[in-house]
Amino acid sequence: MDIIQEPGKPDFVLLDNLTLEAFMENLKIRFQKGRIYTYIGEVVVSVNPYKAMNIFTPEYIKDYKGREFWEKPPHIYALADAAYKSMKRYMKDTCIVISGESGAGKTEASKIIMNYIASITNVSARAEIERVTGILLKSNVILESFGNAKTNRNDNSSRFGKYMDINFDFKGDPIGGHINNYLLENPGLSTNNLVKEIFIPSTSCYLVQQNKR
Ligand SMILES: Nc1ncnc2c1ncn2[C@@H]1O[C@H](COP(=O)(O)OP(=O)(O)OP(=O)(O)O)[C@@H](O)[C@H]1O
Repeated sequence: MDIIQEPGKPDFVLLDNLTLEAFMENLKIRFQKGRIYTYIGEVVVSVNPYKAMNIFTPEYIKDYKGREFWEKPPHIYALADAAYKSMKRYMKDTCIVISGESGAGKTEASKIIMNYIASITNVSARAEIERVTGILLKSNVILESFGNAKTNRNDNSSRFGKYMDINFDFKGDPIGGHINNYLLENPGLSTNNLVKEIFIPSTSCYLVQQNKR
């Protein structure tokens, strides 16, 4: 199985000696071989490659669809798939928390996850799925134009927190969504001046709170 040929340890729990040095060394060995993802159990540690990687193709999506974590080399698709599977299996709300310092790649990761979910859901409802995920992804452009700024660490840094909901029907197809923004960091504007909530019902999209200026 290809996971055996992985450089370094694909999961940090496999390190014999879990020191900070060993952790960083493993991350470096893997990154030098183009492996930007490493697990800690069911947590995915990701290193921003700052360049286009050939690991987000339809073939990769097909490869990870419906597979278990341990079957394939670490990838954010495996995490997205695990969350989706667990929602479908147990009919329970599932959430993915993405955290890291500025420029770590959180916003990109959320887009990669949404693209993956859009690609693996039911083909018969493709048009509706593309409509919902299209709105979720495209609304990023609006939010980024209001709430992003260039900083020393990131040319396109989100200066606000974002909570995104995707709603699924009983078959597991996305039928709506919701994006909440909070903690806008801008001394000149109050949060009322940002488009605060985008609500995507199953039929159309509307902005709940508009720019009041
Ligand atoms: N998987 C990736 N592949 C290639 N480039 C990436 C990837 N993830 C992030 N990047 C690059 O890093 C930049 C910063 O990423 P991103 O905006 O997602 O960081 P962030 O963690 O959301 O930062 P902030 O907290 O400042 O908003 C992106 O504009 C992109 O150029």
